Amino acid sequence: MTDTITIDRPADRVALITLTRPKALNALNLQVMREITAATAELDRDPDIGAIVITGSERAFAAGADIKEMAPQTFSDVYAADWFAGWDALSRVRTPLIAAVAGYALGGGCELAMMCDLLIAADTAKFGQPEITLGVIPGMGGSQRLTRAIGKAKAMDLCLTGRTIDAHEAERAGLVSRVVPAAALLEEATGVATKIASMSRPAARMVKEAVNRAFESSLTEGLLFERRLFHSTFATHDQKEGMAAFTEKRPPTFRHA
Ligand SMILES: CC(C)(O)CC(=O)SCCNC(=O)CCNC(=O)[C@H](O)C(C)(C)COP(=O)(O)OP(=O)(O)OC[C@H]1O[C@@H](n2cnc3c(N)ncnc32)[C@H](O)[C@@H]1OP(=O)(O)O
Repeated sequence: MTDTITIDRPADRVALITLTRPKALNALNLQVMREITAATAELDRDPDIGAIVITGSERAFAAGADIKEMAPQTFSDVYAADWFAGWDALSRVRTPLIAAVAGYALGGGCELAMMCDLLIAADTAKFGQPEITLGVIPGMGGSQRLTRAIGKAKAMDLCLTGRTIDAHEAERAGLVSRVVPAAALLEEATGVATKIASMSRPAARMVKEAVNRAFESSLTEGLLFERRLFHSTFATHDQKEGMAAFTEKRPPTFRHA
């Protein structure tokens, strides 16, 4: 438990980080950033954790970066401190990250969800990049990750108008992987996390690396990267066990090594 988040273990090999600033709709101030990045880095080092879920409250995953904290800042302040660069630490987390989103995921909230590997939405979720209505633009990756996730037409629409889309439109656009009733959100997210965490840990991390590489490389380079990772799975116990278990018609017992 910290001031802005709680950390639980709702299932075997699964960690749950919950944002706990409900009165401010989980607005992301610098302290939240420090606590989430520190918590995820620590959980990433824990060999007993195979997936991490990040969630908010029923009303808001997060309604954006903290406007009250940002409002008085000058260019010199935000440039000198390289505001929001601290969130880059989340990209270095190798454990699969799942965003479980109910209610508002606006601005930095939408951007935080997009830093995760998988996005599961409650039917109450609302996504948007409303920065333009505040006279600014996205600053935690919205213009880049949203465009990669849903394409230029929709990303321009959301970033230029500041409009909000509901969970079903977000699913149709490819921003979220599944939509569930709000009451089932955490159960669904924990279930998905448990499934991922039951897989070979090195294989899950390699899948994450390989899929993410698709956004950073040409097709030829990406295919080579994937193939070399695939080759390296043959150095693991889990490849031997996974294939032996298939042949012997039994469930695998992965050692995560
Ligand atoms: C990281 C970047 C650079 O990309 C930028 C950003 O993230 S900029 C921020 C983008 N987000 C927004 O513009 C959304 C701001 N919030 C709202 O528009 C509304 O709060 C709402 C539509 C999400 C919900 O409206 P409503 O139900 O009427 O609740 P409120 O009374 O407005 O809010 C309750 C309470 O929360 C505070 N709040 C909400 N959002 C933020 C925020 N982003 N930063 C700081 N505080 C926020 C709001 O001020 C209220 O608190 P009190 O004033 O009552 O103390």
